[in-house]
Amino acid sequence: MSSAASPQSASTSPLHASASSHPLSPYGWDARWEAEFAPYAEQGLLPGRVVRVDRGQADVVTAGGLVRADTALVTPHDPLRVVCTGDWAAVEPAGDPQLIRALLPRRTAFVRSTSSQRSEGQILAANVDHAVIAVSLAVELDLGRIERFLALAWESGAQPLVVLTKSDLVPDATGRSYLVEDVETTAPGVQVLAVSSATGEGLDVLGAIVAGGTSVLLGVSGAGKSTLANTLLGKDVMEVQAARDVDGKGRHTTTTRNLLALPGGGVLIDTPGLRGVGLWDSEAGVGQVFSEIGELAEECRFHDCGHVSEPGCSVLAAIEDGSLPERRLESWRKLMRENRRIVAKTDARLRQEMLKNWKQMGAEGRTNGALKRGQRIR
Ligand SMILES: Nc1nc2c(ncn2[C@@H]2O[C@H](COP(=O)(O)OP(=O)(O)OP(=O)(O)O)[C@@H](O)[C@H]2O)c(=O)[nH]1
Ligand SMILES: [Zn+2]
Repeated sequence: MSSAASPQSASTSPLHASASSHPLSPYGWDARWEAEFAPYAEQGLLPGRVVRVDRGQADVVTAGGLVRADTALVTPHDPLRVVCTGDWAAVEPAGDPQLIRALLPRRTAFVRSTSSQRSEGQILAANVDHAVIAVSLAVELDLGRIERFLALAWESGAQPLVVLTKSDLVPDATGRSYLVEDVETTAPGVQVLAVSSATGEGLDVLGAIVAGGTSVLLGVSGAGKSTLANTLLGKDVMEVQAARDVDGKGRHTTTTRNLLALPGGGVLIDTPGLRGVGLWDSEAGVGQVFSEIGELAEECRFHDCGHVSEPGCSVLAAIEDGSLPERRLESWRKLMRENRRIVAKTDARLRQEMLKNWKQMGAEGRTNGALKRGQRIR
């Protein structure tokens, strides 16, 4: 490893300069991670980002390349503390296998419920900045499904972005703009972008957004996630990644595509688990998706108004005067019901843990969302 790549030399130079020129910056390393890592750097540990985890070991990309590291020291019996793709780790500089000593606190995390009886959350990806929700324009829009993905995204702490794929299949520009508007109404505070891997429409904008951090692709099967991933990665890059012998020891000739640095900047996490993700305890997320209902509810005469037939109900009044589509209220009720069912099955301690960790992220997200909505209204 070159001396420029060692965390010691990185921590002695000015934060910004060193973080941006760090060999790990293509993997999302920044001044904040560097500051949080400083105590570990003092102990001679190496920073690295977890690419994949299997059977108690993790592939971690470090300044010196990919290392196979053991997670035993940082994996207690807690499903939310398990090392996962996207985590930043402090790795011992030597040993076979090298040991992960610590994980940096997660900024965001995607969690899904397991279908097991104990119904514990399972961490799918950590430190994701952008949740790209792929929705095909080739089939009829399912706004309820989009709302579900939005709730999941907000709950994780990541900023959602809706990408309407296969726009080439809706050649009529007016029709396309109506579809975009429909989704915008459903997704307050969220950018909506029509893209086509066939014509290239919108791909430069998408590329610029994902260049600023770590992204995941969400969406149902056939939404066009693989096609988008390939476009962002470039076919050549993927083949190069797979063939490159990153640690120079010939051990990892097959690199998984779980976490990849994009040629245009940014990182893409694409794991099988994330592809099938559902809704999990995302009451805060649901509230954010339906923020306009929450705002209306604050004006209801009764604090515990159920918006069914109560006098002085602003939600019902908004439906009456047409400013709130009835479909939105029904969709909100459905998601809240579904959410309550999941919550009832979920270990209370686990939820406490999640709340503690991500309340702050959620609060920031909501403020940002409110600001954006405010700007849109004016
Ligand atoms: N016309 C058109 N077809 C597209 C576009 N993007 C993807 N497709 C097609 O849509 C189909 C599904 O795309 P995928 O990228 O495999 O979808 P996916 O979301 O990855 O699906 P899963 O792998 O099942 O999760 C494929 O046949 C693609 O060729 C596009 O921009 N335009
Ligand atoms: Zn009401």
